[in-house]
Amino acid sequence: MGEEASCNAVCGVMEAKPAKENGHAAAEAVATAVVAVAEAAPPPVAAADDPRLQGISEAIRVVPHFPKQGIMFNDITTLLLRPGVFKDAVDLFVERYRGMGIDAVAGIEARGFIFGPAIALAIGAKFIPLRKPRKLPGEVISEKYVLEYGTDCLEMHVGAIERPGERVLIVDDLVATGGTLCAAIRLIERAGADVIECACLIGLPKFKNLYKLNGKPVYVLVESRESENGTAHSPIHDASDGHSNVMSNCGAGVRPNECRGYVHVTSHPPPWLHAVPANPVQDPQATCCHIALQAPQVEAYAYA
Ligand SMILES: O=P(O)(O)OC[C@H]1O[C@H](OP(=O)(O)OP(=O)(O)O)[C@H](O)[C@@H]1O
Ligand SMILES: Nc1ncnc2[nH]cnc12
Repeated sequence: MGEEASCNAVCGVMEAKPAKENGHAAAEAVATAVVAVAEAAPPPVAAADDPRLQGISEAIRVVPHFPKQGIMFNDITTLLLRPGVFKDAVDLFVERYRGMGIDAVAGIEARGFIFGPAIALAIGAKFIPLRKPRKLPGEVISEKYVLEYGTDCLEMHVGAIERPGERVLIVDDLVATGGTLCAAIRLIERAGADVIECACLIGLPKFKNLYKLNGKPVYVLVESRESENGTAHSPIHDASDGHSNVMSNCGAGVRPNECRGYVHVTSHPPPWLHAVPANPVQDPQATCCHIALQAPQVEAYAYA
């Protein structure tokens, strides 16, 4: 396991804040329990040597360039085809959260609905679906967030939290930027409950230093495999035409003629990627979007 695989401190941002430094993405398959904690949060016990983790890591398929160029998609449907491995994943969470006085498991649509209810039933907690917009029929509270490849919004029914101080575990399949989990944390806290921890099967190593989860620990079973054969992504674009190649990968609507600049998050930015003095996330008018190019060492945020 390389240095990148031992992500323990997750500090950084929400809402498309760029990282200071990203380093190279890990290319090896890694099976380890990773606990991502924000600053002062005490690290929960990790089960890094559990033999079930290797099977879980190997059962997750990595699909390059899905749903768009540059994204290495971690597909958990292949794990679901193997009931023993699926059960191992649920069991690992159940073993961790049983006896912790969890009142509710909040699962994030869609893939958090696959693991969350099984965990909730096993630990005797209620299940709260956090859904995408306009799916819940009752009164809702909403939180918008920025994804690795776009923007989205989560909603929760008013009344899902029934008393102040309920102890909530948030469950999803994967944490990448942490935007989704942070929106979920905000929803739960706005309803008056306490988020005890966030639990994900997979954490993307290339994002390990990019986010802060509002002081809440994140428990991750395995780091994502960046490619099937352990090699890096396909070569960098020929970026001789400057911004246009970058913008073609931009999923959040910052058009080239609107673009005021880029903030690179790489240690060795290509010359055409301009670092800018101002921090766009400190500008409330800025529209940020994350750009994942076809190389692990080149990432940036554009802002308009
Ligand atoms: O850490 P983040 O950058 O926020 O990304 C992680 C989120 O992205 C994926 O869901 P997606 O939004 O693709 O929705 P889906 O589960 O409905 O496919 C994944 O299941 C997480 O919920
Ligand atoms: N690389 C990835 N694979 C699967 N789901 C994701 N959600 C955000 N990034 C993802």
